[in-house]
Formats: sequence, structure tokens, C-alpha cells
Amino acid sequence: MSFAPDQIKIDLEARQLCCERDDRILFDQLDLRVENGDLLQLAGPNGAGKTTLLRLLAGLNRDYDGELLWHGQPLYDDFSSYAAQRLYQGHLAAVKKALTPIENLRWLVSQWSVDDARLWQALDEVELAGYEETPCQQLSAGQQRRVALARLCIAPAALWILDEPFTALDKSGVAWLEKRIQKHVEAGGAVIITSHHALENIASLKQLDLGQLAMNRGQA
Ligand SMILES: Nc1ncnc2c1ncn2[C@@H]1O[C@H](COP(=O)(O)OP(=O)(O)OP(=O)(O)O)[C@@H](O)[C@H]1O
Repeated sequence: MSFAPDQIKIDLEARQLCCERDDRILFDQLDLRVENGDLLQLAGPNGAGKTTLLRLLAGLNRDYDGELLWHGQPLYDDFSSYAAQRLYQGHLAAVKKALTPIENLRWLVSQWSVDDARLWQALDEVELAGYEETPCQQLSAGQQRRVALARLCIAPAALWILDEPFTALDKSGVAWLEKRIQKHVEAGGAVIITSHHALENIASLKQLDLGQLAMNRGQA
């Protein structure tokens, strides 16, 4: 059975979100909403708070003021239903180096029941055919990133939250990932991404520039 992200209602909202680190306000009074078909790129200079915001949106950190809502209800009221619909990829590839790509993939998608044949196919899609049973410590940084990204071919999650996913990818990897993101958004899924990589080729792109917000705050 194929996965149709448009069959799942995506409605993630931040209202008046505020976050401080080390007595420094990273962002405040921040409002955003992500729904089916949205691609939101968080922009801003190093240290602006992009990863911090992404982790809040993924439900990995509760150190904030303001509201985070899923389907109009507080995110943590029914967190498991939210977690089942979102896929988070952190800025590190986060593969276990002692394991092979196929073993890593089994572990990375263990929250969903996925046929093993589909995992082999996903590794083929990310151009890792022939490396499926090689320990990841023997793979390059870009190949390890591809192992983690193979999840995007498999996981039935409608909302992708991706932190610098282009890191270490070569030209063909970048082109593949851009297409994969575009396809997901066009199919009715949604993507929130931090990336210093330009994503201008994707028509529905929206940007939220945390550096600009901080500058506006300074001038207010
Ligand atoms: N666990 C933490 N404890 C204290 N301060 C933190 C913590 N994590 C991040 N920070 C601080 O919060 C600020 C924002 O960090 P964050 O990683 O969100 O920035 P970023 O915009 O993603 O940067 P980059 O483009 O370099 O990845 C930085 O000044 C950082 O030092």
C-alpha cells in the first residue's frame, strides 16, 4: 500500500513562541503555521537559533514560553499521535557506525512496520547498492548521510523536520534530496528545514529568517 501524505492532516502551529539560551533571547513572539503542502526554510546566521527552533517544533525540547499546537491542541496533550506523523533528522547523520546500512535502517524505521525488501530498495534509491552490508564506519561521511536520508523513502511520516540535511552530500545527492523534498511537498506532505543551501527551485518555499527577526527586535 502506498503512503499518501495528503490523507493526513498536517497542522502545526507556534504562537508567541519565545526561547532564551544563556540569558540571550533567540526569538520571541514568534508565530508560524505549517500545513499540508508547505515547505518552510528556517534561515539566519550561525547561532541564530534555527536548530533550537527545529528541536522545539519536533517536540525534543520543552524549554520555551508560548504555545505549540498540533491540530489546534497543545502538542504534548497527545504527543504520540504527533510523533507518529513527524520524522526528525538532526544535523548529524546519527547512524550507528558498528552497524551496516541495512541494520541501521531497520533501527531507524523501527517505529513503523516496514517490509525488509523496501529497506533494500531505499538503499538502492540513495545509491548505496553494494554497500548494504558494509559496516558504516567504513563508509564516507556523505554515504553515512545517505543511510540516514534513506528513511525519507520509507517512513510514512507526513511532516519532515530536517536539520541541515544537505551536509556532506555530493552534487547528485543534493539533486536527489531536492527532488525528494519537492515530491513530498507536492504529494501533500510538509517539510520544515534548516539549510544554508538555496532551495529556490521549489515553488512553494517559504522562509523564516531568524536573523532578520532579531534585527527587527533590536530596532523596535
Ligand atoms: N544546550 C544548549 N545550552 C546552552 N546554549 C545553547 C544550547 N544549544 C544551543 N545553545 C546556544 O543557542 C544559540 C543558538 O544555537 P542553534 O544551534 O540553535 O543555532 P543555529 O541557528 O542552528 O546555528 P548554526 O547555523 O550554526 O547551526 C547559540 O548561541 C548556542 O550557543
